[in-house]
Amino acid sequence: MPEANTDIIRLNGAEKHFGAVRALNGVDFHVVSGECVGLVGHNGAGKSTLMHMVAGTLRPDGGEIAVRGNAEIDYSVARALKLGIRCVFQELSLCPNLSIAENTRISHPALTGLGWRRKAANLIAAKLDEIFPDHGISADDIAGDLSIGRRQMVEVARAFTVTGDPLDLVILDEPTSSLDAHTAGQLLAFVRRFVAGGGSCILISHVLGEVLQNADRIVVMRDGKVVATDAAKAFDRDRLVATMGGAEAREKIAAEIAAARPAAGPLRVRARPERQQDGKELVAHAGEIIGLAGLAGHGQTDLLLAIFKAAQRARTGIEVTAPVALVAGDRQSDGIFPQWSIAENIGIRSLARLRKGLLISPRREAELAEFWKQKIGIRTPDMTNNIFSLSGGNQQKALFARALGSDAEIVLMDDPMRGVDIGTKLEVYDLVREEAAKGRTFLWYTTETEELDNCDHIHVFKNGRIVANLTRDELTEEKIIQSSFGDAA
Ligand SMILES: Nc1ncnc2c1ncn2[C@@H]1O[C@H](COP(=O)(O)OP(=O)(O)OP(=O)(O)O)[C@@H](O)[C@H]1O
Repeated sequence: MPEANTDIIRLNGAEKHFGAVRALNGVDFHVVSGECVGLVGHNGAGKSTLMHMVAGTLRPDGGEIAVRGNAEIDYSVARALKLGIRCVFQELSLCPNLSIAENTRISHPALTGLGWRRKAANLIAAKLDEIFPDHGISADDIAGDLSIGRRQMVEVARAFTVTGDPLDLVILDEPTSSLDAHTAGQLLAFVRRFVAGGGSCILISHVLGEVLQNADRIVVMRDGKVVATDAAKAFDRDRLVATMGGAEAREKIAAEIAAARPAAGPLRVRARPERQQDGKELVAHAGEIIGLAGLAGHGQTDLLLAIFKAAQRARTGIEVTAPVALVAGDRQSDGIFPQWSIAENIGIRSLARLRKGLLISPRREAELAEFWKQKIGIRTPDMTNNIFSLSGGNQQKALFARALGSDAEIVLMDDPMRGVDIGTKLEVYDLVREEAAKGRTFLWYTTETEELDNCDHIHVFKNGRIVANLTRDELTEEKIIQSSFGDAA
C-alpha cells in the first residue's frame, strides 16, 4: 500500500456531456491513501459519472487525471486495475449463469492452470467470511439464484480480493442499498478496518448517517459540480442536506401520521408464507400500509412475488381482492424494459387508459410521463430518451411512477428506495401516505428501518416465516433485530 497522505488519484477540471446533459461541469476531486471519502448528492448530481472517470470506465471530455502524481493520458479500466483502483458499481455486474467462484475468476486472470476453480472458490469464500461472517453463501452457488442482497455482498467481497493486481482504492457506489442493517454494519466496519490499514475507499450513499459515521472527508455534488468538501466531523445531517440543495430535513411524527389516517377499509390481501405453520399471516385492508421487515432474504420478497402472482392466478394460502402493481427492488432483472423510453417504461401499467382505439396514444403517454416527471422530479431533458440515460435513482423513480400512475389498488414495494435520494424519499413517503389515505393498500418491504415509521403494522420475517407482528407504536430497531435473531421461528 502507498505511503500515508499521498494522492492516490486526482482529477482536475473533469468534464462530461451526454447530449444536452452536462453531467460533470469542471470537477476537481482527489483521494489520499488511508482515507474514506464520502460522496453525496441528489439523484443525477453526477456522482456515478465521476466514479466512472476514477475507475476508467468512461473518458472525460475535458480535464486531467493523475494517479500518484503521474499524469494519465490513456487512462482505462485495465490501467486503473493495474494501479490498484477498483469499483463496485450500483448496477451489479455478476454473470447470472456462472457460479460465484467462476465470477471471481473473471476478475482474476491470474487464477489459471489446474485447480483454478478451487483457488477462486477459496479466495472468495475467505473474503466473504472476513467481511460478512454469517453470509450463508457458497462459492458453488449460481449468481442468478442469489437474492439481490447476497449478490451485492459477493460483488463487494470480490472487489477486495487480491491476486496479481494491487489494491489501494475501492469505489463503493451505494454498497449497502440492498443490505439489511446488520449486514450493512458488517460491511462498514470492514471498510473502517481497510482504511485503518492504509487502504482508501470512496463511499457513495444516500443514507447520510452512514456517510457521516464512516467517512473521514465528505464531498458534496450538485448539478455536475463539487459544491463542498470538508472533514466529515465538520458536517451534520442538516448541513449535508442543505448543501445538497434538497428538501429541508424533516422529522416524521408518528402521531401526526396516525391522526391523518382514516380507519382501514375492506380486506385487500390475506397471505400466509408457504413455510408458515403457526397460523400467523399477513392481512392488509384498504388504506393500510403494511411493512415487511427482518434480515434481507428471509422470505419478504418471496411473499410479495407470491401475492403478485396470486392476483393473476389463484394460489392456496393467498387471497387478493383488487388489481396489484409491483415496484421491483432489483430493477435490472425485474423492473426495467431496457429497450424502451422513460415514458414507455412508466406507461406500461396504464395501457387501458393510454389507449385510443386499438393504439396507444403518444399524447396520453407523454402527458402521463410529464405528470410524473414533475411530481417526483425525474431528472431528464426528454422523457422519450432511453430509460438507461437516467441515473440509477431516477430509474427507480420511473418504476415508482409506473406503479403509482396505474389503477392498481394494491401496491407491492420490494425495497423500492434503492438509490433514491433523501429529498425524493421524503416526497415519496408523503405520496404513499396520501395514496393510502385515499384507500390504496401498500405492502412495503424495506431494508431501511426508518422507513417502517410510515407503516401501520410491521411483520418481521425469519427463515421464510412471519415471527412477529408489531404496530408502529411498538416499533424499534432493537425489537426488529431481536425478532430477526431470536428463536421465535
Ligand atoms: N449514459 C448516459 N446517457 C445520457 N445521460 C446520462 C448517461 N449517464 C448519466 N447521464 C446523465 O448524467 C447526469 C448525472 O448522472 P449520474 O448517474 O452521474 O448521477 P448520480 O449522482 O450518480 O445519481 P444517482 O444518485 O441517481 O445514482 C444525469 O442527469 C443522468 O441522466
